[in-house]
Amino acid sequence: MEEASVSDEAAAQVGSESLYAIQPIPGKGLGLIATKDIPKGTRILSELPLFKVSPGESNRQILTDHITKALKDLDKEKQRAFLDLPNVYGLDDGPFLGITRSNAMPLGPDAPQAGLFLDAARINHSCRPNAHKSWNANIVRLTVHALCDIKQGQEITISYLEITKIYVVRQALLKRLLFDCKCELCSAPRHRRQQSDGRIHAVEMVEMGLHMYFSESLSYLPAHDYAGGLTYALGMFTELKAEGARDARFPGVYHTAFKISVKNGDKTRAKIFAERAYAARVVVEGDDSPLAVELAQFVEEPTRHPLYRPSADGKEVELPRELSASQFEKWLWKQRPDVGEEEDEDEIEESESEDEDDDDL
Ligand SMILES: C[S@@+](CC[C@H](N)C(=O)[O-])C[C@H]1O[C@@H](n2cnc3c(N)ncnc32)[C@H](O)[C@@H]1O
Repeated sequence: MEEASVSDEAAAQVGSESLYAIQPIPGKGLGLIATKDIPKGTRILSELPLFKVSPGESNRQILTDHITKALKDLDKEKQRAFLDLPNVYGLDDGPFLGITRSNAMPLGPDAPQAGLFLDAARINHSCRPNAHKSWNANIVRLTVHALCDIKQGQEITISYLEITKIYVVRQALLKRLLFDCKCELCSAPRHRRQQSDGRIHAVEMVEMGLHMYFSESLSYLPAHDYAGGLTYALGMFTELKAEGARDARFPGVYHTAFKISVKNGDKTRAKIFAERAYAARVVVEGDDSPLAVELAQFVEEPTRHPLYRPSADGKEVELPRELSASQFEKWLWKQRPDVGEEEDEDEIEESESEDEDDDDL
């Protein structure tokens, strides 16, 4: 197991942030409250781990010894702050292990290690959070970013779950963390929860379509064409918006659309999707996150992506000019123009040709 990493910087920074205060929240213990208006994209918190652990370590004694050693290296104030954290697992395995299991956060999706962060541990969960947490390996800190404008006095929330699921599944997953979720979405009237579940199902369906698009073994499926792939990505985008989501799935959708475009040799659309993916990623993780840094190079040169294949006809796609915003979106996602728009375009063409005829006269 890796040595406990306790740093003076971690010790110094905790509590020095001024965008939030740790306060009692009805029905949820303590939580983070915004002490001023926080604009979307703001880095609310950037915290070094007090120590790291390997949650997969099955030998509890090894884990306890590791935590004990890490705690001994901390000053009294930090030790007290650690001991003040909630312990939902009781004292069967001792307080150190119970507190760590209750509060440690994984260092990335499916990461073998987790970290104990004194301030981030106080952030409550919401199934529709207004902030996003991520482990930033470039700056070796956990960061929390505002997903929308947060007003002074509002609670700052993150999602403890890696994927968004329907109400009963979410409740079951959170029950494993030993609490009943009292977030805004889970406390909403039944009909509103059912509406939200319907949209979450719809997102799952389009996600499945996208998965099939990228799965070589399923390439016989009709979705395996350029416009079809972008239609799935747009569908996901539309469903997420309808669900009221504002989370890290948005940069994910743009990133997917980018990959579909490079795979089809369309550098023009790929560049636009890379720009959008980058901008959306910066909102949720900052411009120093590994994913943002990776995307920045594709904004510069989309062909650097390993999925890039030259287009079948070897031609470059031209960027259309003089389209309205909605016409541009349709072009971008390779959607057919609305019937009305086609008629309008026909009318324009007709009147243009009439004008030309007039000139001839
Ligand atoms: C990591 S701690 C969060 C901070 C905690 N409220 C405190 O007082 O330190 C997780 C615990 O907070 C509470 N909690 C977090 N989100 C909640 C939610 N959406 N509904 C109810 N309780 C919640 C639960 O007791 C959960 O076990």
